[in-house]
Amino acid sequence: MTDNRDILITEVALRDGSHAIAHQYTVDQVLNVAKALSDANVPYIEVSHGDGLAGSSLQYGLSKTDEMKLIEAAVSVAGESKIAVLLLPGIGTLHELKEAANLGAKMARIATHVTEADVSAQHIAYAKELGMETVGFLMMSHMAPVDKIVEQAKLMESYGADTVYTVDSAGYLLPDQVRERIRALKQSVGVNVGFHGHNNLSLAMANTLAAIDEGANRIDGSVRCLGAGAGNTQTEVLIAVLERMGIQTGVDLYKMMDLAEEIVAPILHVPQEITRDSLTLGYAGVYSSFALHAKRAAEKFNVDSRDILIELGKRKVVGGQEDMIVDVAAEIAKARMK
Ligand SMILES: C[C@H](O)CC(=O)C(=O)O
Ligand SMILES: [Mn+2]
Repeated sequence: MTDNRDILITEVALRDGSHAIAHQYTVDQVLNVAKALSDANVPYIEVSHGDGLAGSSLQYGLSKTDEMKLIEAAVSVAGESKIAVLLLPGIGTLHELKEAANLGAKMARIATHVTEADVSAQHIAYAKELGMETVGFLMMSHMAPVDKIVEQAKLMESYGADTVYTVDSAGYLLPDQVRERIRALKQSVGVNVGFHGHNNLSLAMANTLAAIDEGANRIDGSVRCLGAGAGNTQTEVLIAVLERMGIQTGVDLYKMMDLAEEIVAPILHVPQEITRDSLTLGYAGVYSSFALHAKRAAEKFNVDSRDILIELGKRKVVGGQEDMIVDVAAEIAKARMK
């Protein structure tokens, strides 16, 4: 693996992309994608249920395949690439973290709502004990002012996070808002700073470049945009853009293009594009993983999914409150009957 990298990419299609395909990954798909990512020299490959370890449930969506089998498969073909896992305290536990580490996962990304970093202390410390690289992942970063994000990132740093991420879970942030967040983090923490975007307003690339310009050196992408909502910053496109800017990622562009076209495109249930639903996620500031849940609730109650999403945005519903999606759909249907 080349050490000559300015930016370290974490490919999230095998985790964030799980939302887009209703958590239906098979071992064969994960083997093929992870092998191709490793061949393309991608440094980190994230594998877990979309909502992180132990996310498979009625609330978040049942996985087709036990995620530990998927992690094991990815590790078996990862070569020099490192397998990362996501864990949301309260969904995943120390038990699953240990199981993933025993299978060979090398990085633990501990995700909390942007104002709740304190719940990550135990998990970050334990991941360190297990010898894993640790990331603090502040989700829904548009919902907190810059000073709050800094305070929360410092907490994660104090627990032992090697990197802290600003996560634009809703694809809501504008480039200047990303800039001010990353700049403040760079001024305030001594660890790596990362950015994870969603493309609901077609701003994932612009936001990622703004983050890099402000000094972020850990960046997430999803090949062929295989992530929740309209997907994340498209990895193969990002590699091409950064190469033109003279920024080294160490990732092989042609191999990423081939992976996107030949292996990932056939996995997608529908091609990733900015649909009216994903646009509404970004417009209303709603968690990208709510898209499929809202679509199903809209069909069940015969209401417009955009109305559900707008209402969820108004109520500032966050990850973990997926049950509210059905409640809101039912309320809209009931109000219509009056
Ligand atoms: C659990 C979420 O899907 C994590 C994530 O990727 C985000 O908040 O964005
Ligand atoms: Mn995401």
